[in-house]
Amino acid sequence: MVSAHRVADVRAAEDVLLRRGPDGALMARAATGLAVVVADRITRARGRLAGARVLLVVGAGNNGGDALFAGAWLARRGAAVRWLALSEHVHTDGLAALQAAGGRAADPEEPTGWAGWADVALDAVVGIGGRPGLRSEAAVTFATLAAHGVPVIAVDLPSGVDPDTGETPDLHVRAEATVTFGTHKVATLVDPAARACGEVHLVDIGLDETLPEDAEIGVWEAADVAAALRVPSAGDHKYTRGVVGVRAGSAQYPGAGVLCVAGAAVGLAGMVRYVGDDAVTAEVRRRFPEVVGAGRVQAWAVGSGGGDGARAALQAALADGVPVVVDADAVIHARDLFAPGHGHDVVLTPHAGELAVLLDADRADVEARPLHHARAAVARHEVTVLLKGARTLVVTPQGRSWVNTTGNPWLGTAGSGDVLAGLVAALAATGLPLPDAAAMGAWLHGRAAEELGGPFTAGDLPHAIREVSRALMARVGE
Ligand SMILES: NC(=O)C1=CN([C@@H]2O[C@H](COP(=O)(O)OP(=O)(O)OC[C@H]3O[C@@H](n4cnc5c(N)ncnc54)[C@H](OP(=O)(O)O)[C@@H]3O)[C@@H](O)[C@H]2O)[C@@H](O)CC1
Ligand SMILES: Nc1ncnc2c1ncn2[C@@H]1O[C@H](COP(=O)(O)OP(=O)(O)O)[C@@H](O)[C@H]1O
Ligand SMILES: [K+]
Repeated sequence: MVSAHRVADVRAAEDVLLRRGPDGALMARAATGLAVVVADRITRARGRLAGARVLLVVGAGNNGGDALFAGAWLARRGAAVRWLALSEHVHTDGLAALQAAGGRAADPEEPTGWAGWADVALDAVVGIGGRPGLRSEAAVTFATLAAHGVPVIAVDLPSGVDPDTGETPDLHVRAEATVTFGTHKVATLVDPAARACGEVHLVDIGLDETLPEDAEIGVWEAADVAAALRVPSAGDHKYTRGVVGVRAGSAQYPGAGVLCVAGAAVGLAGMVRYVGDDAVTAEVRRRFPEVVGAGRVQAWAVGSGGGDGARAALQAALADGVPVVVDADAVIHARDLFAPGHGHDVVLTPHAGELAVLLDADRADVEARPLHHARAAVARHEVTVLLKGARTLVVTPQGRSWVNTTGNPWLGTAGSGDVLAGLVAALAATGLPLPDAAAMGAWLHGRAAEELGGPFTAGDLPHAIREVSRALMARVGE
């Protein structure tokens, strides 16, 4: 599992290493890692590093120091390097190294000598020591670079984003790539800051052994999903493999019921039951002859396209006392059905608009502060929340948070959330803890979209999910 840590934890872990190692060793590792990534990107873009024009936009702290040392490394290998200081003082040893390697100062008053000159710019204004937002000088500098079409590589973080929340409250740098040190920060994984990072490269500076095990946020990887997926053994039969129930779709939205069943029926659980509108039932049976009617289940998916019947469907599902995936039209009923102490095992699967309605918030505010709002809903309703988006979040009442990094924008297609709800319920029916089922479902759903590439519709996802699951299970068997 990949993880992100809070700034305070990164600082504490760095302090242990700083006390142990020789002066400057940690920064040397960071700077070398940065330089290698920058050199690699330049070489891929223009064939060779020698002669490439690199601008360093440098602030007062160690973030600037990283860039100055990296600039020295690049200059020694033939790049032309200039620095633009946004502060009266910059890292002394870093500046000396760059000057010794032939780097030159850019004149802030002459943009032709930097914005009109550079092939690439490094944003080293602030890293984890910065306050969110950009001062006006930095904002003007990056606007000028953007106007000249100069791509930006952020050092540790795009300056201006909030490292610990992933929020981008004010002006901030938008990078094509970000080279982050030691561990991910929340901002390199969680939107909207993750979008400002571009492609993220993690450079190992030896922090792993000194970072706390409790990460602020985790990322499931293929190996984690593969290890957790339940593979039936010789003694299993359809009931021990788990039965998943679907109460979704309505006369108004019949397709949502079919798609939710399709997500549940990818083959991970032993059996699928559908309970709902007669016409939807007939369509479900026509498409999935193996689906049966009411009876005992180990998990429910409820609410996708449920319309006015979503509340009754949710109450009926809750009465069974099994894990329940609460989607779409059922989400709003968390308001009165899930007061603290309710005792149900539930995951809500809203998109930003649905969570906004539940929390009486603006959709734009949920999109600007997704982690904050997901945590608020978890605290208010004592449920797991899977907040859908480009970077889907899963937050649990036990205090764990995960962000999903699989998927592509083609997933933003009608009905794709319905497939996800059915899939998560199917995974829970196989006996996985509901939060794990939610995180794994998001991972498989996103990975399936990557396999499909796009364009595709929601109905294409279940087959791809089955193929992705099959490939993962084969990997475990190897
Ligand atoms: N610790 C280590 O061993 C290692 C650390 N490493 C690196 O160090 C980085 C952390 O360095 P750091 O602590 O020096 O802080 P940093 O991010 O450079 O910013 C602080 C300066 O910025 C300024 N400033 C603040 N807000 C601002 C704003 N909104 N807009 C503009 N300016 C603003 C503020 O200046 P002042 O307010 O005093 O004018 C202050 O001086 C870390 O991200 C990583 O890159 C690596 O080398 C690995 C080893
Ligand atoms: N830009 C994007 N990148 C990756 N995934 C996305 C993006 N936009 C939407 N998704 C995913 O697509 C799905 C959409 O679900 P939802 O909004 O509930 O659609 P519907 O209600 O039509 O089923 C979610 O899983 C979400 O995470
Ligand atoms: K930076």
